[in-house]
Amino acid sequence: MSKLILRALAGETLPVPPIWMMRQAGRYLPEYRATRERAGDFLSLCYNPELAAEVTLQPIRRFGFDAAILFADILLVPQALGLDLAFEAGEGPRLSTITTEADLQRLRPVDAIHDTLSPVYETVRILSRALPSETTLIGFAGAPWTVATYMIAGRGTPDQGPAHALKAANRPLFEAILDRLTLATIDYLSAQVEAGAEVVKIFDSWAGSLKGDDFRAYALEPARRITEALKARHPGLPVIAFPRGAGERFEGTHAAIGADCIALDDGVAPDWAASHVQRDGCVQGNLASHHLVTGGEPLIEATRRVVRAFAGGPHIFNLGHGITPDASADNVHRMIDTVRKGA
Ligand SMILES: Cc1c2[nH]c(c1CCC(=O)O)Cc1[nH]c(c(CCC(=O)O)c1C)Cc1[nH]c(c(CCC(=O)O)c1C)Cc1[nH]c(c(C)c1CCC(=O)O)C2
Repeated sequence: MSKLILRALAGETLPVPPIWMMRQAGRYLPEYRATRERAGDFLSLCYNPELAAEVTLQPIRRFGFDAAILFADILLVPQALGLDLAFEAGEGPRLSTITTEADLQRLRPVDAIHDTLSPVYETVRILSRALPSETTLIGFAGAPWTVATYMIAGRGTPDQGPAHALKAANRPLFEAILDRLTLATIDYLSAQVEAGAEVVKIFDSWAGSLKGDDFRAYALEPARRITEALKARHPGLPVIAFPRGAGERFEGTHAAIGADCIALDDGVAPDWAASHVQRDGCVQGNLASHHLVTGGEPLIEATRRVVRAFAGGPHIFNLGHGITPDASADNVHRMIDTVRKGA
């Protein structure tokens, strides 16, 4: 096994950490903006296998990252389950909402999701042929809690208030929504693996807003179920989990989820995470993305701090969250050079 990402995921400590970036295909790249223009809009791009594969490959050509992440979105799953989805320019996602038993009854059955999602599997097939032999292909899905927060509110929310309110008002309905999403996510990720994804990542962007036992029940437990089912169907499949915002609760998440790698956001200090999280296995992260906007010596220093902190164990260098549209490609080159030329 020679792909560096797969070696790190298998627990190997490498002299230089492999590297990729969340949202590496995105609006900070002029070639991404041009291809999105050709596709028409963001969702048309997600469902156009040739163009989605093209934007996935763009950051690989430009920067030579060690991994490519499938270009798609976590909100395609609610759409495949029957909700309406649109992305308004500058306003983020808008969905029809699910807040009642009747709304739940109207969702399509889990095995119908592939009707909508089959173009995504075609994107994966194109990529697994087109990628350089040293580049790992990562598939992904949103975690049930994070996806549910958008389905219940109909949009992104600063505090996930509507989802917390439904959980308090009608816990059986809330749990039934998470359950449906858990089953859909297993089938969706499994189809990505069958099409050629070598690793899968579960994005739980809003895990941090779950408090007390809710964190275990609605962040850790669904991720554990998804991981267990995928590994039963695809023995040896590496899984990356990203319970963003977990803070001190990152400790113990490898075991609680059964994941091969825990992705860290920049809310935890690298030195703390090395002794409390990397102790249990591979970690990914966690440079603050604002450094790619501001650059300069602080970017170099912060990059070195991450590399040094995690040098004693398995590590995949990444950001703590996605790169932002105002970031500069020159700063991305500086970050990569700092990681690869040794810190
Ligand atoms: C919460 C969430 C979403 N999508 C995603 C998450 C979890 C990770 C995170 O917390 O950022 C995950 C995601 N979204 C996208 C990817 C593709 C792979 C990658 O390059 O990382 C991945 C892995 C493309 C995208 N998804 C989106 C874009 C920007 C759309 C555009 O081109 O205009 C991209 C490249 C749009 C999106 N998609 C979503 C929102 C809230 C938005 C609007 C905000 C924004 O505009 O950045 C939902």
